[in-house]
Amino acid sequence: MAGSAIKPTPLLKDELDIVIPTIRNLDFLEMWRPFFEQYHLIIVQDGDPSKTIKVPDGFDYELYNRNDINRILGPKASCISFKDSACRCFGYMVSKKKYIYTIDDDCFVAKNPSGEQINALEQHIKNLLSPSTPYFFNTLYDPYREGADFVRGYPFSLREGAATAVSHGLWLNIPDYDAPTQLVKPLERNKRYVDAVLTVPKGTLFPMCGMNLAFNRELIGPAMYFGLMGDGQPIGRYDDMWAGWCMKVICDHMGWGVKTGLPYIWHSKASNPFVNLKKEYRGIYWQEDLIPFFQAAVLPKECVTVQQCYIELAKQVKEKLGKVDPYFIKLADAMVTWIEAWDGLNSSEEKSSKQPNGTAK
Ligand SMILES: O=c1ccn([C@@H]2O[C@H](COP(=O)(O)OP(=O)(O)O[C@H]3O[C@@H](CO)[C@H](O)[C@H]3O)[C@@H](O)[C@H]2O)c(=O)[nH]1
Ligand SMILES: [Mn+2]
Repeated sequence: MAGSAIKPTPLLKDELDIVIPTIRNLDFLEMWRPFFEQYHLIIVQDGDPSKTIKVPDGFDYELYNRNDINRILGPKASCISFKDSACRCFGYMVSKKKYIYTIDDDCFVAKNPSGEQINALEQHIKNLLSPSTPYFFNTLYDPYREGADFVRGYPFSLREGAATAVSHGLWLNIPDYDAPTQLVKPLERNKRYVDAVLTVPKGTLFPMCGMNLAFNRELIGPAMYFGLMGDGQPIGRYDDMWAGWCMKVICDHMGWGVKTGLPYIWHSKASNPFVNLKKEYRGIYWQEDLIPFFQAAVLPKECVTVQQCYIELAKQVKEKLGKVDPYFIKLADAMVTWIEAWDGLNSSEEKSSKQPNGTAK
């Protein structure tokens, strides 16, 4: 009798953590079970810490609520947002793995045009493990993909590519629109599946969405601070945008690549556009000053680590954006606190190969 088929070990099984910010039970994991069950989860429970979050059986996880964050970081916990999905960055900080995948709990497995279920995590891993092409655009998209290559005229000196720091996935069904767009197009659904992965060119910023995102934590982890949002803050739903702008300036400086495109997830829940408008509206006009700031940001060559780049960026934020609004002075200070907290938990002598035992903390 044929032996039972041996399941292949999932890619990066012991080198990747899945970080989920949540205020709800995690039933959505049932749909992801075939793709996620072999990976370790880091659940960041936002909101009321006395609430119990139900995690389906069979998953290996550690769960942190606000009491845990305060206990672990002490006063430095002030840099971790409360009552906003930005809290997820705490999961990046406590992880000990080389890679991170973060996903929202209203994101489900999507199907490709052939009707096959998409293993979004596997595609992100492929994106992260293959080089990027930030210096010269390949018109046949990802040249490292099966069945594609560099096109004629692509310099051979650039074909080795750059290390990939971030893989930014997309969404079918509810697209990540801002509130004004949601308000004018309440019924719009994204039905377009584009079978492509692109490198965001060097010197180009983009709006990074946090709901289906993977990154090389060892490369760019310290820059993936999801900015101060939610409770007590004048702005919301710009946490991932802030991280994306800081991250891209640093990746450009360090010579790393950022990809966007596949994989798709199925985003099921449209959050309330009126609530979103209240959270976003300051960001909608502030960003007209923020984008030129990041586009013009220059990091000195003496900045050779991500931490040094990030501290330098925080200094420039304080100097140049503090005049836009005092919030950016607070945010710049929080950026420094984030690095201090990150280094406190991840300094080399503390780095251990021991993995969490999967029980809730
Ligand atoms: O106070 C909160 C609210 C939510 N969460 C968790 O964060 C994610 C996203 O929440 P939700 O899906 O309700 O929000 P959206 O408006 O659809 O997504 C926006 O949030 C950005 C971050 O993902 C995304 O880029 C935007 O489109 C869920 O897991 C909630 O459980 C929270 O932790 N705290
Ligand atoms: Mn959502």
